[in-house]
Amino acid sequence: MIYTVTFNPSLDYIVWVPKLTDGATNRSEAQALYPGGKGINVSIMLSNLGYASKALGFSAGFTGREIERLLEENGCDAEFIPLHQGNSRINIKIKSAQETEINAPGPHIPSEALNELFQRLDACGPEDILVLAGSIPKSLPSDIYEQIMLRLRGHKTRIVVDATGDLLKNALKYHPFLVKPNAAELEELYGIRCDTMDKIKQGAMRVRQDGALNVLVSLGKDGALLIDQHGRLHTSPAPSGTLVNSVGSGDSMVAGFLAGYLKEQDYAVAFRMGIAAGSATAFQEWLATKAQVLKEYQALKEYQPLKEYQPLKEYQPLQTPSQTSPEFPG
Ligand SMILES: Nc1ncnc2c1ncn2[C@@H]1O[C@H](COP(=O)(O)OP(=O)(O)O)[C@@H](O)[C@H]1O
Ligand SMILES: O=P(O)(O)OC[C@H]1O[C@](O)(COP(=O)(O)O)[C@@H](O)[C@@H]1O
Repeated sequence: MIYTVTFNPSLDYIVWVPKLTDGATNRSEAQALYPGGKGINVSIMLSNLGYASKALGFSAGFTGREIERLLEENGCDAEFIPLHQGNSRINIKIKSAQETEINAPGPHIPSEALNELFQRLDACGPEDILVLAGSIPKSLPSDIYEQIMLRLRGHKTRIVVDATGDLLKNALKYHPFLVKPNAAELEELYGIRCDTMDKIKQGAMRVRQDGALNVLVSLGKDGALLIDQHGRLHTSPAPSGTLVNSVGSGDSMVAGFLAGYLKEQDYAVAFRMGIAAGSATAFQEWLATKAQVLKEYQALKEYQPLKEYQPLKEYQPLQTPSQTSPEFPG
């Protein structure tokens, strides 16, 4: 089973404001409300791609109830631990000339609720995959993902960590199966500049040296870079298309990577499925369907790697997408 954990589920309130003016009354031309939070999005996208998962997390107040209702409506198997104070957060996403996000801190999680989660996770075994994704409420320590990984040491569960700063840094020594920082998160992790492909590669190598097995760096419309478990470098531009809403693209990428890996046990396929899922979501109002993801997966075969995306000498040379893209069976 694949388990996802979202410490901080959200209702994502997306507003389209053609011309956003600071300090003025702006009026939106459209709005939408979706369940959100990184683990939740991974679970929904996995389900879209035909993989069952259980979404674990915490839910509080009327917003928490609405998140659970929306998950049920979307066929997502969720088991949330109720919090008896506060409300699950509402994150605001403003779509204008640029995308602006305001993510709230989330309600306090008391130690009894936390222990309940820990006990559920104790059942994870070698066949399971656990995705720890997203931010945590301020009241939790920044080693909470590390605590879970330490507790599960010996269970041989493959653990994916999609987080930022200390939350990610502290988890690396427990050898997560996959981490997926974007370039800004890589910069934050080591206090380095990641403004060239070479620096991004160096940063990704450092994450691998610090313990992660697979390091997937997402680069928005510029595509992604993967250093896989065998030390091979994969790079690819993203398929081109019209950006509609990139919220959830990173989470879709994690789900696509896992789906591709589970299907073929091949990191080239996993990488390509990750990009396809991320981009397919960026081109929709919300998370993409399987048909939309497979369309981008096929389209990626038409692309050649960008010139600047060449592998480092010590890694196996990158093949062109057409050589490295076995069919992803639909
Ligand atoms: N504007 C875009 N055009 C095409 N693909 C995109 C776009 N934005 C995101 N993607 C796809 O989604 C993936 C994850 O997006 P990214 O923005 O890097 O993640 P995150 O939301 O975690 O920062 C990218 O690697 C790319 O494949
Ligand atoms: O937990 P965080 O870091 O505040 O992020 C939560 C937000 O990220 C999302 O999960 C989307 O993440 P990505 O765009 O990186 O895929 C939203 O649904 C949610 O509002």
